[in-house]
Amino acid sequence: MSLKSTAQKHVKHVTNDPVRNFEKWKKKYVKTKKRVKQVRQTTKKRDWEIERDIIDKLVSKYAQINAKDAVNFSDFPLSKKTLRGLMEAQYRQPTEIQRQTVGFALQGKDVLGAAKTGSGKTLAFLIPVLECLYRHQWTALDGLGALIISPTRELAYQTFQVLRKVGKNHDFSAGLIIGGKDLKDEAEKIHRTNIIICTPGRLLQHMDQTSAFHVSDLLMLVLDEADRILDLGFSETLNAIVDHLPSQRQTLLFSATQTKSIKDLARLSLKEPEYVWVHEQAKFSTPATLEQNYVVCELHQKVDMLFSFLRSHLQKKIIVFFACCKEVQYFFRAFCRLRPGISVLALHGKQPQMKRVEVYNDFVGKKSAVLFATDIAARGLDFPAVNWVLQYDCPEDANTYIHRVGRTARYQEGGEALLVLLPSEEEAMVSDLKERRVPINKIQINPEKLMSVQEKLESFLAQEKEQKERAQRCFVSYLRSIFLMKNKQVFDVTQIKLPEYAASLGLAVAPRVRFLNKAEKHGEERLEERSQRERETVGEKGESDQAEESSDEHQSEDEDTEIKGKIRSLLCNSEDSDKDEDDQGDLDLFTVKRKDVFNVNTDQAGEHDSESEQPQSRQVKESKVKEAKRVQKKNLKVNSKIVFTDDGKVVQQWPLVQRPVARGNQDEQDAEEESGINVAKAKERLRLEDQEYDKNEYRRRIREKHREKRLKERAAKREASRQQKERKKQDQQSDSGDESDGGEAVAYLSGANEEFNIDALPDPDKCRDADIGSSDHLRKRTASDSDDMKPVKRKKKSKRDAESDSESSPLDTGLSLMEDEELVLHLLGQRS
Ligand SMILES: Nc1ncnc2c1ncn2[C@@H]1O[C@H](COP(=O)(O)OP(=O)(O)OP(=O)(O)O)[C@@H](O)[C@H]1O
Repeated sequence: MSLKSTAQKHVKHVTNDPVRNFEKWKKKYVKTKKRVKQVRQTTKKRDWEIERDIIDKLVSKYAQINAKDAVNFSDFPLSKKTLRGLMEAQYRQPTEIQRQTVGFALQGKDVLGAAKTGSGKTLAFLIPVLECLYRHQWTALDGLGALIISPTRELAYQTFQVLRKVGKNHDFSAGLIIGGKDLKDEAEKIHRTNIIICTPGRLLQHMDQTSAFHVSDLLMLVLDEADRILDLGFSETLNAIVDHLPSQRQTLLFSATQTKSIKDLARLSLKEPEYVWVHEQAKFSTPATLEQNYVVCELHQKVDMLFSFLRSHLQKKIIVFFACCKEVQYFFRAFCRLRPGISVLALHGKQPQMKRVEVYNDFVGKKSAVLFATDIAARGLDFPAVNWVLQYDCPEDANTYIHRVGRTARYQEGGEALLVLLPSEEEAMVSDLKERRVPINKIQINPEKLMSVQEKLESFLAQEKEQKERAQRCFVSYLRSIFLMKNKQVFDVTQIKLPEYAASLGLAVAPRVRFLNKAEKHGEERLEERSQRERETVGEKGESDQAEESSDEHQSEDEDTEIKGKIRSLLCNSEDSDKDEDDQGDLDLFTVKRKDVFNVNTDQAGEHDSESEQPQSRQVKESKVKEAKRVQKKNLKVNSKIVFTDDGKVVQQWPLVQRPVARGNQDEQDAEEESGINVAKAKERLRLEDQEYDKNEYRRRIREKHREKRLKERAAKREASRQQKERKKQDQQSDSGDESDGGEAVAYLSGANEEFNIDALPDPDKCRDADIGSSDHLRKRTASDSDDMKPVKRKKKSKRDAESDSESSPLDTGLSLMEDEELVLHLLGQRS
């Protein structure tokens, strides 16, 4: 009973006090909340763990990637950040190459991707790069994770821009490492950079010089335009770069003209790579939307053809490809002055980096313009809406052709391409292109539409010495580029008519081309050596042995004949196109062995390219030694290369640049500045100058003597006539009047209509004195009218007198007898 009542009391107490109840409840609630929080905290995943889960989920899907089913980028197991970047850049559906390669690349495989130009290869490697670093949760502290190597600065710059666009939602750092920028600045940042887009040379420079830069953790290496980076031009640099890289890495290679060379791929130590040749079975190797034509045109007609082409395509965006920088430099200036009616831009490797970027961006933004460029613009560049690609000079090979024309008709757009070929290039080049499945048609130039600009170019060159020098450099560089081309079936420097080509550039005289002269000399030396050897052999062995001369000898004989013939044809072209009708016969002979022009390369035709390089370099070495000896003998200062730092300061300028000192024929001199000194010609010129100087000096002294003599005679005659007049005056005064004298002044005026001869004039000082001294000048003139002819007669007489004097009496030259004799002998020597 008592217990029950106590409980009842308590219940009453609880229910009746709400505050206490609440306090109690609150206490309990907080306790529970604390417990739940504790539990949650112990079980909650951190951000990176959640991300890890997402990544794991994505990676788990990699194995099921089915390229055929991927219609949108979202069909690939890509990170949200990459997908968002792609959508924001308006990339929704993958192109064929992207569809086929992204899967393999995500799976971590090495990939060799090839697809036509403008088919989207850039994204095909950028997406896997971003995903790879994302997968590894790469941060700035991890340093370099992916390396993308491009053959040119412009392409690296362009790829960098695309990466910034599609990768903007990621937190990676990306850097553009190309030449022409501040090395120090790059060095400070490079160790914190996760993705580097670079050109090979600059990258190697950092690998060698920047101590903080390490590449040991690299995950992925990409070679854009792989065949170009793997070819001979970059081979040494690339090998050195690859030596620095870890072997455990993924490697992606992309190009429109992919390499299949096992040797190249071995250099990169690829592991079971996936080959993706998207358009291997396609009918053509160039975009279907590209219309391609070629014209055959003589070299000297090309400038007119280009000008006329531009005049008829003023509203278009055009890229014109040239063989070398010097051509671009010359034609850019020339066309700026010719004013074709369309903006002209130039892009080549000799421009400062800032200028290159400026031109690139400028051309990207233009609706209509023409860009004169070398092959630095041939690969990869994605200028929007280019209508035309005109190849002013024949490309090195079919691959270069494919890349050049690929600057138009990109990603579903249309475009047109025109290739200009010389008659000598047509057959071989067109067959090469056909072999590479390039659909190209021949079209004709309408001669009525051709506009000649030669006279204008000539006048520009006459006005501007710099432009003339540019033209000369252009001339020599073009010939050199043709001379150095490997494919001698297409490029034959001996077919070029030098005077016509020079004239088409506006040059009056074709500059001397040293390497052609060298080739000529080389040919002659070989002939001499051979005949020397023959003489020795005859002396030592006797005639019977001679019959057993090896076949090598015959071989060299053939080669020498060929060299001689080619040189003769060249000289015939350059000096006297009328003579030597045998040329045609010689040329027939040459075609047999075109591969070995000037016997620079003694390898057999058909050998591997890299092997055929060796004899060439051997030849260069030999000739350099010879040249150095020659220079030493002649005590000449050789030209030198000037090296600049990135800040534009001269690093080295030794030996000093030599300039010809002699005055004389400017054309020749300019040509020499261009291509070095021709000592024989310089000597000849100096000799002629000496002769000319001696002659002039001799004439001048003789003239001076004559003049002195005449003046003396005249003074004596004046004195005599003055005395005579004085006598007359005295006589007249004594007779009647007051007539004044003034014969000299009258004589001077009346002579104005006569042939002006400074020697015949009276002494002006005396005249003035006489004028000032006379009080009645006018009257004197009138009074003298009747005597007009007198002084003339006197003058003529004096002249005759002088002449007869000079004929009858020995000539006084004012020189010593010895000097006189020397001069006379010298002049007689010249006449004979
Ligand atoms: N998936 C896509 N959707 C729409 N446009 C795309 C896509 N992929 C690439 N492009 C566009 O196609 C054009 C060509 O791309 P890209 O420069 O990558 O071609 P490429 O194959 O590398 O050409 P090249 O062989 O000349 O280097 C670019 O303008 C690019 O923006």
